[in-house]
Amino acid sequence: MIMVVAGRGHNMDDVASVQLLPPFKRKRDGIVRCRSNSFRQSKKNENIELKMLDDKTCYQDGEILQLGKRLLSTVGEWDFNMFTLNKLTNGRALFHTSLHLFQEHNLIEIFKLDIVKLMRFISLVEEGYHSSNPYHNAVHAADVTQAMHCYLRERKLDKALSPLEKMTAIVSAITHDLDHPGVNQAFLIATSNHLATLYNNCSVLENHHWRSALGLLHESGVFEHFDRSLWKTMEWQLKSLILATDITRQQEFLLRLRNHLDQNNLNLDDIEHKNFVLQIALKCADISNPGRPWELSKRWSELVCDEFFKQGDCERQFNLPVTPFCDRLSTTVAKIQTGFMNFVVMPLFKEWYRFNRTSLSEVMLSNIKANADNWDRIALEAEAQKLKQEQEPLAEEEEEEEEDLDNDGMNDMKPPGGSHQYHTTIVVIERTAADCDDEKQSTKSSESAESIIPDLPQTGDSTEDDIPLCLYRRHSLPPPYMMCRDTMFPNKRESFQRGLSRRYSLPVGAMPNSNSFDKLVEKLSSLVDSSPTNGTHFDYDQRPRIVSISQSLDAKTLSSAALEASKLTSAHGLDPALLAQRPYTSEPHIAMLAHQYKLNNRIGNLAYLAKNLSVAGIVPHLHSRVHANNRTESVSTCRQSLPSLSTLPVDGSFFNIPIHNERLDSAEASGQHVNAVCEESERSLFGEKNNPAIQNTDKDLLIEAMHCVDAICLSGVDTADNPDLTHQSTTIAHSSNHVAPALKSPSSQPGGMFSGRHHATEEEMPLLQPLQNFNKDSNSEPPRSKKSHPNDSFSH
Ligand SMILES: Nc1ncnc2c1ncn2[C@@H]1O[C@@H]2COP(=O)(O)O[C@H]2[C@H]1O
Ligand SMILES: [Zn+2]
Repeated sequence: MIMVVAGRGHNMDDVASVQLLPPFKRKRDGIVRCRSNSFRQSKKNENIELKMLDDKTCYQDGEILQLGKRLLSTVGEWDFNMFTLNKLTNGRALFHTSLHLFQEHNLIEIFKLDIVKLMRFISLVEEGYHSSNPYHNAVHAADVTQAMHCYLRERKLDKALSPLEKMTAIVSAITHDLDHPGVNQAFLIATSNHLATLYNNCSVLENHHWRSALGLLHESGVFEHFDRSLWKTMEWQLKSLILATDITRQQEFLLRLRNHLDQNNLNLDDIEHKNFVLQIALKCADISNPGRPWELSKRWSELVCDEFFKQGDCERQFNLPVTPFCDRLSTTVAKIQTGFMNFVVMPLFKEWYRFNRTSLSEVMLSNIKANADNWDRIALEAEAQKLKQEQEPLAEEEEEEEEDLDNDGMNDMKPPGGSHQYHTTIVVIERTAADCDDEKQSTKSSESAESIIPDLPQTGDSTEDDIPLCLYRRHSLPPPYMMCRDTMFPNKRESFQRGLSRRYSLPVGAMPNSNSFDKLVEKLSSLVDSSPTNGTHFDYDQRPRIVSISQSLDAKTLSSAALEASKLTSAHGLDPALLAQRPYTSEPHIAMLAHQYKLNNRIGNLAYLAKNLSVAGIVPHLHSRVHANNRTESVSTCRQSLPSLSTLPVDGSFFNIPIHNERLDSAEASGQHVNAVCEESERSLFGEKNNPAIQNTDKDLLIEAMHCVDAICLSGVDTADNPDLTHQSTTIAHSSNHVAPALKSPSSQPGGMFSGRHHATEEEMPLLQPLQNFNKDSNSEPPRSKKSHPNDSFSH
């Protein structure tokens, strides 16, 4: 049963404001059970208990659906209330808005979209947003999408844009903040977050958003029937739109737009110009909340500041410099808003109005002005109030206080004051794309991990309560464990806890710098040899021996081995479709790993190893746990992602996977964290007496192998230029961990990625560094010196 409780003060006004209320009867207790229809979170026949706290009004069976439908029919209105829709759809505003807009723009028909795949895509996206973020959650994405829809309806754009461009605009709005961690780029850099490393401190979040979006597009297969050129166009546009939302590049876009308008040379027949206009449209949509009617705008302002302040709290706790506009002790919502509206939003919307003089543009401008004035007034009133309070204390007390402050230097802690702090901050962080390149060189060295080590418990014993809320993250931030162990501290092998306790998607820097590689290969080789499937379903004699894998092993062999692996798994009753959703178990993924093999033989060994582990059923199990950890926040959703476990063969040769729904149920009932259940499960898996493969294996080494595989994923390769593997390999690379790096495909290589040894591009090098380190102790490749030419390390 899902309880929808309307927040105090936000319930009836939402609904009434859009005049959706039919004359519903009120019940005395204010509670009615109603069966929801299509506006339902998940399970069939789920009851929704809708309780309107404030005025005891409630809705009857089916009425919610009607309300939602009626509200959605006004989705083109600028005063559309996304909060209300979110309530009426039981938290699924993004899903319903997106689906509705696909229909409204006739995109399903035009592009022959499979509705189930489309729904899956949208659901995955929705799930990819963190509901724990006050602002950067799925409702914000829905709001931005609705704003984008309003812009697309404008005559000028409607006429000029093709259906593909409209669809891309909608998809980019839906996904533009996917997997946002609720903190900004500066925070990620300051805390040495793995994403910052991955993207060289440059448009870190936006890169992550678009790579994640791409991953989900592949995972859902919604556009898999597109021909190559259609797909390429879409991919290019999606990337350029999402990357444009980096707020630190505001000035760059604003100036370019102003230039075009001054010279009156925006040509909407030109594909590049159209793309630029769409970038601007998405940027406007992204910061359109100040242009909404006051009640809506105010709510967004409070939410975004709430998120800023949470980041500030976190910074304070970690003894990091507190970002001025995130410091609840020195600024206010009103000050932030006047700064943001006057110096960031207004200039952009003024140019937009020059570009598109319509009543909508006018309304937005006048709303921004009115809202900024409101915040100004609120700020002034607050100042006056503060002043009054300060004047009240007795003169003696004031003197004493002054003395104290002077003595202990507390004056330094006074807020920097002024109402333009946000503006100042924006100016400080403003930079152009060109600056990014410089940053790549400088930021990392200047902000060493040591310099920002916070006072965190070193033992790893910290309970979840000890960790600030904003550290609970999915792919975008390592979980608290990683934060403590690896992100906040120098990435030393010794600081990395080995064993069974945790395995997450690893930050690149946490890649094990193993000097026991050979031992690992040997051990795991014996594992494969002793696999219970040996000779039964998989012809191991035909495979290259792990210990003897060398340059002679063709990547194709790995690919075909993976194919056999998938046959094997289906022979064991595993649904290949399910398996394909997991990393390490599908042909394309192995192919991707095989590409790594091309880059580095040792990694190739591991790729093969990973495949074999997956055949042996180990990786799927481990991965499921990781998947559950990453993907879900509650036991019940975890359960949904685990049914594949119960389909694993239990014929004695495989493992008896001891995770069952009942266990999860009881965990839920006793308030146990899902991680604990999974961990326990894993422990019993490894302790499984009837499992000779496991018994023969050094558990630590096995875990280490898993870490390696994760790291391989993190250092994945965009195989976009390979005609055979285009979609699939990126699918797995992106969907598996949602942490796909910004690697360029080796397009300079004739014939694609399997045609000879690939020389890493300059862009790839920093990302491959950990892989190089990994092999430092092994014999084949020379260790990479920092100053050597990027290509040197891969040449013989
Ligand atoms: N009302 C607001 N007040 C202050 N900052 C905002 C407001 N709305 C949006 N922003 C900022 O503008 C950014 C636009 O991109 P994001 O959505 O990633 O993150 C957003 C916030 O950082
Ligand atoms: Zn946004």
